[in-house]
Amino acid sequence: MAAMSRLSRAELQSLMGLISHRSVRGMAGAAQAAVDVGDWSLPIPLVEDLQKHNQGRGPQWVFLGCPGVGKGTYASRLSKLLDVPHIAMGDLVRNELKGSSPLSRQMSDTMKAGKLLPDKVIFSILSRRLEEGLAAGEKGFILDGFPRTMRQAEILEDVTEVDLVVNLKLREDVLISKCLGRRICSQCGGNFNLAKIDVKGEDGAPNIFMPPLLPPPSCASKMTIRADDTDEVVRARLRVYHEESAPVEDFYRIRGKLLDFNVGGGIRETWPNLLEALNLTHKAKEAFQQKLVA
Ligand SMILES: Nc1ncnc2c1ncn2[C@@H]1O[C@H](COP(=O)(O)OP(=O)(O)O)[C@@H](O)[C@H]1O
Repeated sequence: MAAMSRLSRAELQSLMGLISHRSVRGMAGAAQAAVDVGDWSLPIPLVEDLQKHNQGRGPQWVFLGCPGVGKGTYASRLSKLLDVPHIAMGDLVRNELKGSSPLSRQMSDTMKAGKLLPDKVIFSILSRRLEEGLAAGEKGFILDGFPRTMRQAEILEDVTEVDLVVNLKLREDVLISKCLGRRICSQCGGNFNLAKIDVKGEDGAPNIFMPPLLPPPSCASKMTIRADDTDEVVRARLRVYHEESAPVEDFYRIRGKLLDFNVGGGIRETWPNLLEALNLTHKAKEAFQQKLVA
């Protein structure tokens, strides 16, 4: 594995080429609206202004947050709303495991131990995905699960302009319950959760209630559990997050790009709050009205 951990200059250049095709650096001058986020305020640009300023390229957003916080759920909803691809690193990586090469076995062992894969593997998979997207005319992205290390963040920062980083937060005991309750339908790939979260907030924090997200009858008999969603591995993934990924939060915080967002409840309650924090409530209303008309 050690031999795979270094990126060659050519590989880096290829990744840079792929990303920079999609991006126009800089957004100075884009009109901004201030959104209150707890006790400090981050200017969130209107998506429309960003698009105008960046000559039509879509938003380039990143989702950060611990395992089980709901990155996939909210990133996927936003990608539909904004019409940009949701690129989930974990899903891309799991797709690679379908083969039975020595590399996929090595990758599977690393993931089952809750550890991160080497940058070289991650960049090669991501480059391929970006290449396919470029050929299909994709513009912009919502990255989920990348970057996860300082090195990944630095390389991404070198090659393109990330507009906004959404940092989802949730208490650790709830994260663990949510990972352990996660189920995936082996047929349609749908994500469900059997955990019912009902915890009292401590030290002035609000209570958290999240109803289970149960599968429809057609999926109920096909539920599977991710190999890394066991108690021991979830705790290992959380440790790795705090060691490797938490510094990435600060990397973006000092660049004024990080929006901390507390996931305070189930999807029904959290989604409208997230839209508001992202200055997107108007977009969601428009999309809803268009659906009614269609
Ligand atoms: N950016 C990355 N760098 C290194 N390894 C990664 C990266 N993204 C995903 N992986 C590997 O894939 C696994 C699953 O990723 P993901 O589904 O995003 O997990 P999580 O639910 O922990 O956020 C990770 O534990 C790690 O082994």
